[in-house]
Formats: sequence, C-alpha cells, structure tokens
Amino acid sequence: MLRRRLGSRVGALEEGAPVGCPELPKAAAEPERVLLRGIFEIGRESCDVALGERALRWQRIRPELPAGGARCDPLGKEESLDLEDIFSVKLKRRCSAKHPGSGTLLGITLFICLKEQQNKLKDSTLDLINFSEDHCDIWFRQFKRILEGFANRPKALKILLNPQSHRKESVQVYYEKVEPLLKLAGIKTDVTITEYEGHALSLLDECELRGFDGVVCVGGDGSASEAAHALLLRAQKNAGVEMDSSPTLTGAQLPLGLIPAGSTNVLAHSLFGIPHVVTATMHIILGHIQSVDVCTFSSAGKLLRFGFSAMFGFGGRTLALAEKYRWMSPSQRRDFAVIKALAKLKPEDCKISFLLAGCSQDEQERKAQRSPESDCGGHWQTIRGQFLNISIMAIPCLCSVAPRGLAPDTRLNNGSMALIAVRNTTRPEFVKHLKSYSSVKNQFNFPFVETYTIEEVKIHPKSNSNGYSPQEEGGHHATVSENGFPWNIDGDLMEAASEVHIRLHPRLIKLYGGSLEEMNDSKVACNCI
Ligand SMILES: Nc1ncnc2c1ncn2[C@@H]1O[C@H](COP(=O)(O)OP(=O)(O)OP(=O)(O)O)[C@@H](O)[C@H]1O
Repeated sequence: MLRRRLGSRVGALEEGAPVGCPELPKAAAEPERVLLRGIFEIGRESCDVALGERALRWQRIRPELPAGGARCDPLGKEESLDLEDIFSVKLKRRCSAKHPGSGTLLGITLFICLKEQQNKLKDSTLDLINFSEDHCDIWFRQFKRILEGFANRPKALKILLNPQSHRKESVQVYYEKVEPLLKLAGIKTDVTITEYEGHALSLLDECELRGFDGVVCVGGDGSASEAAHALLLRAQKNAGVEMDSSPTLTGAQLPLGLIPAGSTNVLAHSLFGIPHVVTATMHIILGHIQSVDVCTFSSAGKLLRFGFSAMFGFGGRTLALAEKYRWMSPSQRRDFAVIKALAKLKPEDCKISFLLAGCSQDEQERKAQRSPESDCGGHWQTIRGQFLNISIMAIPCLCSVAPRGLAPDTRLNNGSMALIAVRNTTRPEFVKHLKSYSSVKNQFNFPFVETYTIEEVKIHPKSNSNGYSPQEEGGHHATVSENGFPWNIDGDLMEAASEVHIRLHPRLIKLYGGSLEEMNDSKVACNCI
C-alpha cells in the first residue's frame, strides 16, 4: 500500500537490469519482469519509468551530460507505486470547451489509493506526462489490462441506503463522497433508498442478486447488521439449511460493504479501524475482503437474528430508553439514555452457561476458581447471580468511547467471542468501570467484572416480575412487550422473553475491509458519562 510520500523504498534503478522486489526477503525475492519502459514527466521532472508486474517504478533523469545523452540521476532515489494501489486510469487531455474529451493529449492519469495515519485511506492521482499518442496508448492499454486482472474487485454493486441514519445525511454522503469514486473505478451501481424499518431485509430476501459482486449498505450499525442478517438468511434458504436445528450454516454468497453513516458505526470502526467514508469506499473498490465471525441469537429454539455483538442488562435498557427519545439528536439521545439508565441502575438475576473457546483444562480451572459461584461441567461452565450488564462480542467493537474496543482481545475472525459479565456493584464503581473503556489498559481490572473467551453461551434471566418495566424504558416501542427483556443486538432493540442462546459461527460472512495495523494508543475522553 502506498504511503503519502511516494517511493523511497528501493535503491537506484540500474538501466536494463531486472527490477527487484524490495519487500520480499532476498532469498524469496524473484526478479520482477519489466512489462514496459519509457520516459514520462512526473511532478515536473523527466523520469525513466518502468512498469513491472507488481509495481510502477521511476527515477529522475539528469537532463544534460557534457558528453551528450541523458542518464539516470545517481543521487536520485527511485520511487514506486504498487500496482494494487491503482484503481483507475484515464488519458489526460487539455480541456477543450469546443470538443470535450478530445483536447490535446497530455499523458496518463493514474487514480491511486494512499495510506495515511491510523488506517485511513485516501484517493489521489499520479500524472505521467508524455504528449505522444502512440506511446500513451500502449501504456494506457497495459494499465487497463492490469486493472482487469484484479479478480476480487467488484464490477457491479447493489447499494442500500438508509435515509434515516444518524442526522439523515447518508444520501448526501453517498452521492457526494462514495458514488464519484465508484464511477471513477468503473463500478456499476443499483441504488435502493430504504423506505421503512426492515425494508433492507425484505428486499434482500427476494431481489435478484445475480450480476452483482457485492452488496453495500450506507448507514449505521442497525442497517449493516440488518443487511448481514438478510444475506445470511438468504444463504441458508438457498442451501436448504434448517435454521432451527442445523448447527452448520452456509456462508453468505456475496460480500457486504459498509459505508459508515450512522450514529455509532461500531461495525465499520472495527472493520476499518476508523469510521471513515472514503476509507470504507476504497476497501470496496480495491476488493479487500475479510471473512468475519458471526453469532446466531436464538430463543426457545427459534432464530432471533444473526449479529456481531449484544448487550443485556444496562446495555439493553439504555438502548430501549434511547429509542424512546428518537426525537432528540443522536448524541443527546445516547447521553440522556445512559444517564437515565444509570439513575435506575438495577441488576438482573441470571444464570449464564457458556462453552469456553480453545481453553486448556488449567485455564478453565483457574477461571472457575476466580468465580466462587461457577460450576464446571466438561467444557461448559455456569455462573449465577445478579448482573448489571452482560456483553457478548464476536468483533472488537471499536467506537469513539472505546478506542481499543469494548472487547479489545477479540479479533474479527479468531473463532471466539468475548463474554464480559459485570456483577452487581455500587453505581460509582459501575461508572468507574464504564469510564475505563476510554483508557488503553485495565478495562476489566475490577473485582466485579469477569471476562471469558467463549464459543457459545446461554443467558437465562430469572422471572421478569419485579425487575424490568417496559413502560418506563421505551415500552411504546413495538418490539418490547410486557414480559420481554430488552437486548441490544448490534444497536438494534430486540425482545426475548426467555433464555437466549448465542452461538459463534466462524468466518460466516465476507465483509469488505483490509487487515488493521496496530491501533493508535492515544487516550480518548469518554463523552457520554
Ligand atoms: N426509511 C426508513 N425509515 C425508518 N427506518 C428505517 C428506514 N430505512 C431503514 N430504517 C431502519 O433504521 C434502523 C437504524 O438505522 P441505522 O443503524 O442505519 O442508523 P442509526 O441508528 O443512526 O445508527 P447506529 O445504529 O450506528 O446507531 C435500521 O434498523 C433500519 O431498519
């Protein structure tokens, strides 16, 4: 991937010599075949340019020599651009008002992806100036051939746009920032603006997806999770999988792209390391695909939904409250709901049974000892008691208030989930624990917080008779009834009256996004408490 400053990664290019690959260890470095070689002006300097199979490399030419002729500047550094960072190529012509598109040829423009700080990607251009039509035509066709060779890159996308996300800016975000880049990359699009809650689900259930290479959803976590749920349901239906009985599920056929335009964007943040629209778009254009773990949430043997993370207790109640105050701005609503849920903080009496992931017997025993109420039965363990909050996360759940994630040790596809169980404590201690998410370490270093790495979990709340009151906490919401407990599944409010069974399905869905570099360790202030 190209850094903001081009090149400086390889030594001087010797004329006629094969170009070595600088990134591979010497033994493994195979000489790179040079496909084309020629002279272009780059950044107002005449350069000797070599197009290899993996990279474009160039070096400034010293213009005059006393003995005549020109040669590569021995002091000039070679610069390079990985071919996989090019996403479009066009012939560059002088603007002609009379005959647009047919002005004097100036050269070739490469549209490229630059990598900036903190996993951010940015689009940019590199001009190769040469006035010769024949010369440019040969290079232009070669670049086109190279671009056609990237098999993972999408050629047609189904776009789902939620006009209600966050402050209703997603339509503008898409047409101003995303669509121009997709067009430039030659990607065909078919856009549906969703008209009601659940529209994406019903659309993806029945629409023709042949001819598309991926589905892209522009919105927040609710929209992204709904699209993932819909694609996975469709895959099971197509494969004839019995959802309620089969533990082995089929992966979604098409990759899903996420353009973050919601209030929280935890999924996009976890995927790209940053909830940044152009970064998300560049990952889609370049065809960066990752397989990501997914959970199924079932109750009484019936699938509630597919999802990536969930909260029960404080997290569920806060969302139920936030839904009640939808007329407020997203940040006001979130802060207000947190404060109100804290004011009414109360524990849930629960039994939690879970299957530890790839844990040695020693570790299981150590964990069992730490929690006096646990009992170990094979790999299944059970803990009981009063819990203020229970989180289950298959992805790291990065967000502005938890820059390292609500589950910092979980990866997108490590085949396990984090179970974080917060037992009853005083309100000030609970707040201290919530605030610790904004720091970089010791988030879970509290005697009332237990963390487990698991594959499966059953959460069984005891009777609802004197605990949760739906009237107080958004009971008008269609999904929360008298006897249901509120769950926050990927930012969507769900109701479950009885035990919820959560099972991890490794790498069940493909999402557009690259692998992340080390996260920036800077402290971010928590703005909601
Ligand atoms: N036209 C629409 N009117 C009302 N609701 C819609 C419409 N289109 C989609 N939805 C629903 O809106 C819900 C929430 O949207 P989304 O997650 O995109 O935004 P958000 O709530 O602002 O962001 P976040 O979930 O990140 O906090 C989704 O579950 C989706 O089903």
